Parts: sequence; C-alpha cells; structure tokens
Amino acid sequence: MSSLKPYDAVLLLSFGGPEAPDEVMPFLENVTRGRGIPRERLLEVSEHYQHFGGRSPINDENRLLLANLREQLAAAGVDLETTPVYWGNRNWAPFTTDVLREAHEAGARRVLAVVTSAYPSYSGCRQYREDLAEALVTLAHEGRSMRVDKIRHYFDQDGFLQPIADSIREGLGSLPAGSRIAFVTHSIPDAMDDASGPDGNAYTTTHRQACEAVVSRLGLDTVPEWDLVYCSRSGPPSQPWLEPDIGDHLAALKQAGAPGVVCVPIGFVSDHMEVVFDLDTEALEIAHDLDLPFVRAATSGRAAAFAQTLAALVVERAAAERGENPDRPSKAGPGPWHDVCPAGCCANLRNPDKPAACGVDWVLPIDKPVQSGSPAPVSR
Ligand SMILES: CC1=C(CCC(=O)O)c2cc3nc(cc4[nH]c(cc5[nH]c(cc1n2)c(C)c5CCC(=O)O)c(CCC(=O)O)c4C)C(CCC(=O)O)=C3C
Ligand SMILES: [Fe+2]
Repeated sequence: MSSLKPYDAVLLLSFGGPEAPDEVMPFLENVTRGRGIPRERLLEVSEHYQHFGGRSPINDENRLLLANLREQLAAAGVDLETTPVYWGNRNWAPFTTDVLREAHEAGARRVLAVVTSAYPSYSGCRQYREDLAEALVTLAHEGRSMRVDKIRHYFDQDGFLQPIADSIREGLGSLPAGSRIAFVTHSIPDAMDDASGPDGNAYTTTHRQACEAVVSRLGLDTVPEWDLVYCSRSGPPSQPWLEPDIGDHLAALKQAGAPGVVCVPIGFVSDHMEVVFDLDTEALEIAHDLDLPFVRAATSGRAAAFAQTLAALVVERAAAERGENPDRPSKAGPGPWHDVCPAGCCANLRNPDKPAACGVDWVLPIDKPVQSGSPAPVSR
C-alpha cells in the first residue's frame, strides 16, 4: 500500500451545477454574487439550462470522475478506507464547507484538493483557493482546524492531452482533407488574463502550450492549421474579453474557404453546459447555417487516462510534501507548474487582499495554524 501521507483525504473540487429547473436561478445567483454580470445575461444563461430540463451535466460528469479517481488511486496502491476521496463544489451542493466538515469529522486534518480546471486564471485557480480559505475559516470557528493543499495545474499532462489528440484524429478522419482545428476555451476578461499566473497572461499562454502539444501528438504528415478561440463571454460589452468568439470564427473560416472544422473544447475538462450548449447547440447551428462540416472533439474528463494522470499528481504531491524528490512530468510548455502559488498569483483584481489557501502567503487567521511544511514554489 502506498501512503498519501501527510494527507489523510483527497477532495475533488469543482464548479457545481443545478439539477432541476427550480435550482437554476439560485445556482446562477451563487455563481455571479457580487460580480457585475448583467441581469440580461443571467436570464439568457438560465434559458440554456432550461433547454436541458434545468439540469446541468456537470455533476454527473463529476460523479463519474470521482469514481474513476477512486479507482485509479486504488490502482496506485492507495488505501481508500484510510484515505477517502470526497467531492465538493463552489456553487452547488455538495458545498465545499460541508464536505470538509464531513472529512474533519471522519478524522482528516490535511486534505489534498484536485480542482476540475486544467489552467491557471483567477476563475480556475485563485477563486477556488479563496473558497477553500473561506471554508477553512468557517470550520476553524467551529474548532475544526484543517489545512488544504492543491495539486499543480495539469494542462501539460499525458492523460489530459492524449484523449484530446485521439479524438481530434478521429474527427479529422470524418472531415474533408484540409479541415481546420478550432480549439475553444472559456472567454475571460482581458484584464483577468493579464493577471493570470505569477507573471501574467498564463491563461492564454498555457492554453497555447496545450494546443501545440496536442497538435504535435496527432502524428499527421500535414499539420492541420489551428486557432485558439473563445466561448461563453458574459461581462458587459464595454469590457474587453478574449476574442474571437467561436461563432465569428466559424464564419471567418467559411469565408477563407476552409472545408471543415473540428471544434475542440480544450479549455474544459468535461462536457458541462458551456460545451453542450455553446458548442454542441449554438456553434453547431452556426456551422450548419454556413454549410461548414463540423465535428466536436471529446473532452478528456471521462477517459481512464485522465483520472490516472490526476491520481499520479496526487501521489507526486504527497511524496513532495514528505520531502522526497518525485519525478515531475510535463509534456507541454517549459516545465512543471508550481505546487504552491506564489503571492499575487492569478490576482483577484476586485479584492486583492482576499485570503486564499494553497499559497505561500496563506496562514489560517484564527486558532493554531496547521504546521506548514510546503516546499518552496518551483519557478518556471
Ligand atoms: C475560466 C472559466 C472556467 C473554466 C475553469 C473552471 O472549470 O473552473 C469556467 C467554468 C465554468 N463556468 C460555469 C458556469 C458559469 N460561469 C459563469 C461566469 C463566468 N465564468 C468565467 C470563467 C470561467 N468559467 C468568468 C470569468 C465568468 C464571469 C463571472 C465571474 O467572473 O465569475 C456563469 C454566470 C453566467 C454567465 O455569465 O455565463 C456561469 C453559469 C461552469 C458550470 C457549467 C455547468 O453548469 O455545466 C463551469 C465549469
Ligand atoms: Fe464560467
């Protein structure tokens, strides 16, 4: 049995989504609290959910991922009886605080989180760290002192990249020769990208690194032309967000004479609402109207290889935390991403001083802080 010491539990941490029509608006209010998203946009997004009976696919995707992660950790020799794997969300039940309380009751004091976001940005990294800090403070007030760390970003891992490459190869096989690849990710405000990672622009930079790694894995004689484009923009029109939108991009491809397109949701781990609505519904319809052959490549989230990669990163981090020197594989970009976020990484532009866990500067503000044994962040 390999141990995950010093960790006594693993937490799969995700976004959450509604599962019934009357849960949609309360969910959207949780997501957008204090974020200045126009009411119009909320009503529009609630329509997307109602289009699918008020049920987001994301929770079911996470239930499957949880089962796969347990299976892969067990296969790596982890005893799940003594090191349980929990699942919690930012915006919908099961909520992070409740799940951590349950873990504490079962004896967990140090927890390792696996976040369902492959890339660094405020939304995909620091916001989860802030949620964890808030949960840990709430629990500390109840006399429950815990510490949570987070595995490094995994956009550069085999188990994330390979299922995408395999699916693209298959998609291209069903399209006319010379078809293009449109990698798609969630648009974010330009300012959020500017502030991503320790040195800025890490959101777009790491996406490009992942796209390049995927394209080079296709093993095709002629490398297809590709672009990185965006979906799910939501802020006011006056605020610049990453562009172009996938819909405009499809029109531009048609105009340029592209014979077809594989749409690849490389920014997303699973087929959640952005994928099934923005891509499989909206973008598909635009492609049909343009008479542009269109296939959508799979996300990695359901692949056994993906859960295997996450399990390997969990085992790696536990070893690092024990002071060992584990291998740190990285298959995209200049090297492995850091384990512990440096101060200011993926800054919160509205509230820069908001406490965030899993960083060098995190101290539990009340009670006895749990002893910090984290290694210095690895610089890139
Ligand atoms: C980078 C990023 C990821 C990827 C990283 C990760 O996976 O975390 C992501 C994931 C997701 N985003 C999701 C849903 C929503 N995101 C919204 C709003 C926003 N997302 C943003 C960014 C991201 N979002 C941003 C900058 C906003 C603006 C408001 C704000 O600054 O917070 C809104 C509000 C309405 C709207 O404006 O669209 C909703 C409903 C769901 C669940 C889908 C389901 O239910 O299946 C998932 C997985
Ligand atoms: Fe989002």
